Amino acid sequence: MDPDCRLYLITPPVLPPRFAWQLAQALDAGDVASLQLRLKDATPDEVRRAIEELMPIAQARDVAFLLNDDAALAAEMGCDGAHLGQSDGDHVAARALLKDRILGITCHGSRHLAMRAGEQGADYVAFGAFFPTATKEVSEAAEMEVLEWWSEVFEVPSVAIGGITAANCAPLVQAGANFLAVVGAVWNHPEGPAAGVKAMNQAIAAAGAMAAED
Ligand SMILES: Cc1ncc(COP(=O)(O)OP(=O)(O)O)c(N)n1
Ligand SMILES: Cc1nc(C(=O)O)sc1CCOP(=O)(O)O
Ligand SMILES: [Mg+2]
Repeated sequence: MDPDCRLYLITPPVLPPRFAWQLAQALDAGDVASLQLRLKDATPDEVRRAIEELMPIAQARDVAFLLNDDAALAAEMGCDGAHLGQSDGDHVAARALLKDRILGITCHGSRHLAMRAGEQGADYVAFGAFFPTATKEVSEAAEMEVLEWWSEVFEVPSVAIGGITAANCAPLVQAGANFLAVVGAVWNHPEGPAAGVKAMNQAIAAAGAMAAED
């Protein structure tokens, strides 16, 4: 088992007022490996403005800034990488466009999609949804076993996503997920995003310590 696991934060689908301030508070509260800007209903201009405002906040804290859905814009704007789903264009072309920037690919619960993503040069493969989520309508589910299998066979890191909280994340860490991607567990935390980041990091550390003992 691999106890090394870090938090991967995704923005809310619609940014609330004063989001930049909230983001800084969240990123200052504990370890966050990556931030993905995921604005599903924004215009291209709104996405560009959000990148200009939020990317410096992440990069100043050594948090990789990834853009959802659009590898060309990610490369053009100097983002650290892009996350692409199975319907977000040609992954091979995106790999070439992004050069040494990060490319993450959604693989749902599929071993086949994950192996193909690895061949296409993905820097990480994302599996999900592991739990019910209110953030997005998901039609595909993933089982814990895919994380175990992937971490035993391949070097490419895995990301787990979908309904992950501090209360339910331990089995994912113990199954070998390298990153846990969350929206609601941080932005909808009852005590605020900083408390959400702290709770996730505490839960990841506790699960990692248990995995290391096994
Ligand atoms: C880390 C991570 N994993 C999976 C997804 C989902 O991507 P996709 O299937 O393209 O769906 P949308 O996010 O575009 O709705 C993700 N964004 N990030
Ligand atoms: C953006 C996204 N993609 C998923 C997938 O299964 O591919 S689940 C999901 C939503 C993640 O938000 P939360 O942490 O609030 O459940
Ligand atoms: Mg997508």
